[in-house]
Amino acid sequence: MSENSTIRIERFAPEIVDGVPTGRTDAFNLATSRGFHDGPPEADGLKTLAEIAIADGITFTAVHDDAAVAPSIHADQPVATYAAFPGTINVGGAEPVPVHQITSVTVSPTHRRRGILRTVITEDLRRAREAGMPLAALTASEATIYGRFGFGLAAERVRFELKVDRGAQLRAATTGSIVEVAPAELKNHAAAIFAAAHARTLGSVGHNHFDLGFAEGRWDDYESLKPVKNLRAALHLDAQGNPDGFVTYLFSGWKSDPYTMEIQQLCAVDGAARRELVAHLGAHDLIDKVTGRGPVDDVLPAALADSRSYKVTALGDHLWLRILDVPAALGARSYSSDGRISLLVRDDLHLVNGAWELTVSDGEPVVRPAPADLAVDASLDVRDLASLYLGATSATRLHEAGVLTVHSAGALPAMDALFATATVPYCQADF
Ligand SMILES: CC(=O)SCCNC(=O)CCNC(=O)[C@H](O)C(C)(C)COP(=O)(O)OP(=O)(O)OC[C@H]1O[C@@H](n2cnc3c(N)ncnc32)[C@H](O)[C@@H]1OP(=O)(O)O
Repeated sequence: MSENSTIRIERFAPEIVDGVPTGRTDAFNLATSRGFHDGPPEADGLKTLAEIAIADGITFTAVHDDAAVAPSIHADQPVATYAAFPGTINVGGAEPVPVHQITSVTVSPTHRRRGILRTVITEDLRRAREAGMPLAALTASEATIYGRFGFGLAAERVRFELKVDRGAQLRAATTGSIVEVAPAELKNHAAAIFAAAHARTLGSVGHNHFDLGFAEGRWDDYESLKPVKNLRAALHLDAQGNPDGFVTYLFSGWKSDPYTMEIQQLCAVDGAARRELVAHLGAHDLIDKVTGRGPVDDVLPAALADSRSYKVTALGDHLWLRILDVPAALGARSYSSDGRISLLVRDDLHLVNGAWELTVSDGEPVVRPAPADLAVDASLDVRDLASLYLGATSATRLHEAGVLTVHSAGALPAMDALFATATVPYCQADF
């Protein structure tokens, strides 16, 4: 960053003092809004943003250019923002594991492509690794940014639409019941339902405080942070009457065509809650379509009497993972078959590069640096190991893509068997 000699990096926790966010807290949030081309939140919105950030235990990194003078806004506003907060991710093991979540990454157009992001993220990932985080995670605005920093696509997500002009008939008998509730009632249920779904869903990142307020209709985006008009909510109760899913949704309006129920959030502990909540929206009179988001291997097409009424309208990358500690990460997931593989991992940031040996015996993984005299079976970049990690892709596919090199005859079948997962990873959370 030689041309950046006036650049100063400030790392701090957001603060509210005497009921008011501090100047640097507001300046960070205003710069982030600007970086994402949003309008500036009003004073109460800025306070809400600070409250959410504090509740999530976030750390802000604000980058300043000390050479900036008035009339430049950067005389007193950051030229770049970056934030990170701790959470957990379900990697298919007994318990979710810690994850370093990265968000709010912006660099002003006047300062882009000068290595500011590279400097900040390199330092942050090094710190996260030193703090013992096995993984870092983010959702990306563009697919071209984070691979160079070792992030690989670990879970995709779809947008779907469901034609419901004649309702949504399910093939299976109904297992539970639906209760329509005021969104504010979800204050009593959303956190527990998010947590239960998190514990059961491969690839799930735990909910944050934005998600909770979103469920309750207190806000729906980072720009307005105002209560959502006409938001509806329903709870799914299992056969014992316990809440195991919720949905919030909006009517598209009488001027729309076709009349649509747009799912804002849907969190279900299992497939029964998911299919029955969606079918409930489809059962509304006067409604022709339901739209929402879901996993790649959604239960809906198989659950519906008319599978063709379900249509994927978009498929996109969602969760990007960065392995910070190979033994901790590979040792945390479960394996459905035994085997052994040694992998040479390239890592341009030098956090985990080297040869690693994974041995799974009776389902128990042991991961260690490969002994010097052991021939490696395959080599790949750390970003591609992240894509293999939760089963988002296979070693064979990476090999066909030309990004995984095989050194031993049995490497591909061994890796495909070891890394296979029973479900396609899905991360509902946005962060
Ligand atoms: C987790 C999140 O918050 S995702 C949101 C990311 N932010 C946005 O999309 C907001 C708009 N964009 C931006 O603010 C900036 O362009 C950023 C943050 C994406 C990049 O910041 P910069 O400081 O310009 O990146 P930096 O100069 O460090 O670039 C590092 C490398 O990434 C490359 N790069 C940076 N941005 C992009 C991009 N959008 N597409 C492709 N390559 C990119 C650079 O060319 C450089 O490559 P090199 O190391 O091979 O030379």
